[in-house]
Amino acid sequence: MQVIHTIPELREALAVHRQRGFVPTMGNLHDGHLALVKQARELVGPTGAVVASIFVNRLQFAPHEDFDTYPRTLERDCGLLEAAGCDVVFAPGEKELYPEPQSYKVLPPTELADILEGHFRPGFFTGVCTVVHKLFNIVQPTLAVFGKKDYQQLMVLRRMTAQMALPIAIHGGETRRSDEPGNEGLALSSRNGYLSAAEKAEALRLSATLKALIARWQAGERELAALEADAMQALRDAGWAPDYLTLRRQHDLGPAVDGQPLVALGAARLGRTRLIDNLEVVG
Ligand SMILES: Nc1ncnc2c1ncn2[C@@H]1O[C@H](COP(=O)(O)OP(=O)(O)OP(=O)(O)O)[C@@H](O)[C@H]1O
Ligand SMILES: CC(C)(CO)[C@@H](O)C(=O)[O-]
Ligand code: BAL
Repeated sequence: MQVIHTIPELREALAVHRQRGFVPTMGNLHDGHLALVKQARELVGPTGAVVASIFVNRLQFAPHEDFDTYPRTLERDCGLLEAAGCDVVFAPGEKELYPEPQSYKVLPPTELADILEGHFRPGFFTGVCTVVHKLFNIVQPTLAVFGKKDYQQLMVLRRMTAQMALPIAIHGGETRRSDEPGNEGLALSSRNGYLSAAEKAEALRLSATLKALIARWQAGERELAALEADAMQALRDAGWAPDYLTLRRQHDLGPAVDGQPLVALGAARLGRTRLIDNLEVVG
């Protein structure tokens, strides 16, 4: 496995590979990321190249967010990526990707990017789209894999890729969850590392509350606003500060309606840690 820090070296290393599977990350890797790398390997086959990028993208962080403290663990990450079957790690420094302030940006449409995560993290999806578009130009992958844990991000990036006519197949990877005793079912996330042991056990309440919201809908309750308000209150009662808990259509994240595939999504702060999760409604 090669670890590459500059754009020219990456282009040279990839020149011989026609099929390229790409997994963009911000590092501090866990089994969720590694599952995406394995999925990329399956998709490109043994002769294709699997490329993972590690870059904590300043553009998608608001000034009060955790850009400075986000864990940077390159050496450990590279060991994990090699074991997972990655061929090339692209780990650019900030000056490599942004040699001058990135004033050309990719602006995603407001109806998708200013709701939910985008509402609570203004500018987040502009930062994500801009860096992913740039990374796509650098890596020139034939396919890319993103996790469903960041459900809205996957949707925004799918639409960007289609609308910009980028010749890249976008794949979604299922959310990997913890099987650690006491935390079984907790969505793996780099930010789980900010949680104390007690908070980690409490963190399961986010998915449990989404499950309860889905169960009430499936039992026939249709007062969506009341269902969502109850879910928010249940988290508040347990000491959380929820941003949203909501039931949406899978295809455009509009409000839930009967007869269409749905997904429950939530974001909430537990102590100083902001967690997100989602569950697709089956049946
Ligand atoms: N539990 C998971 N299962 C599957 N994919 C995941 C999981 N967690 C993250 N990913 C995916 O990994 C890719 C890189 O995400 P990122 O580096 O931000 O990891 P993260 O754990 O989501 O970090 P954070 O805690 O900062 O949100 C994204 O496509 C993301 O959706
Ligand atoms: C896609 C991404 C790597 C862009 O910085 C980031 O948003 C992430 O890790 O999900
Ligand atoms: N996991 C998405 C990247 C972020 O939260 O900044």
